Amino acid sequence: MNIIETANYEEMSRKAADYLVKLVSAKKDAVLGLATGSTPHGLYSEMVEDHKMNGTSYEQIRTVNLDEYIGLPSTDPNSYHTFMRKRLFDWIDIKSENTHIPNGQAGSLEKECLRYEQMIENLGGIDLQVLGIGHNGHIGFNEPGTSFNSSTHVVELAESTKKANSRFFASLDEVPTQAITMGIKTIMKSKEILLLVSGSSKAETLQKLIHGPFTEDFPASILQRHPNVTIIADQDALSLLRINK
Ligand SMILES: N[C@@H]1[C@@H](O)[C@H](O)[C@@H](COP(=O)(O)O)O[C@@H]1O
Repeated sequence: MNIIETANYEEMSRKAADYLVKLVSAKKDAVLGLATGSTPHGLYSEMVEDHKMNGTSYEQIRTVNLDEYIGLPSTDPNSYHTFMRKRLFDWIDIKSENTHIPNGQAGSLEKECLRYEQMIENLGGIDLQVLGIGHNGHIGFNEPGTSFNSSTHVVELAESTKKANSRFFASLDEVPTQAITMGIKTIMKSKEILLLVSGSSKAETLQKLIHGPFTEDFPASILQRHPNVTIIADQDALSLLRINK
């Protein structure tokens, strides 16, 4: 794993944006795997800023998102569809037909999972997958105990995840209990992974990811086995690790 330490959240976001912009400029039709949560907010703002200032084009870029809540209409302010539009897609020249997010309102969720997995394959796979991480080591919405062999599937959200994400909703009761997420195997098929981690509350999680046991009880430990992972993390997140600068 390649670890890049930054002074703070802002620098992490800038470095991550530089990373993505470099890829997008080199491969005009790249397939980007995108993430939600608070961690990539700064990354998306920086990409929008770069698009405005430097004209980086996303005209032929395709995107696939990790996950979506089940039961929220795509127009709901808390859906990941809305998140992506508001934070990124509305501000760059990407074509909406090239952006893909699981449909959490599909009539048959089982068929939707199969469709999503096949769609990623039809695009030729993911060139670079951006990831955040949950405190319990979840990636996408793959909670502890998820099979490392999983493809896109429906999950029951862990109580701790619902609590953590309730900050975006009016109350805990409004947080959906289920989601569709790319599986661990789906994520691992990405040619490259860029993991962003910020803040002291994630220090223990990051320490476990790097030095902890390889176990389905800690989904992110799978990244120890991916051949091309870059972690951009701030000092606070790296505070329990000693790395050579
Ligand atoms: N499904 C998302 C994950 O993709 C994200 O990594 C995680 C951490 O979120 P945050 O970045 O807000 O800490 O939250 C959600 O559960």
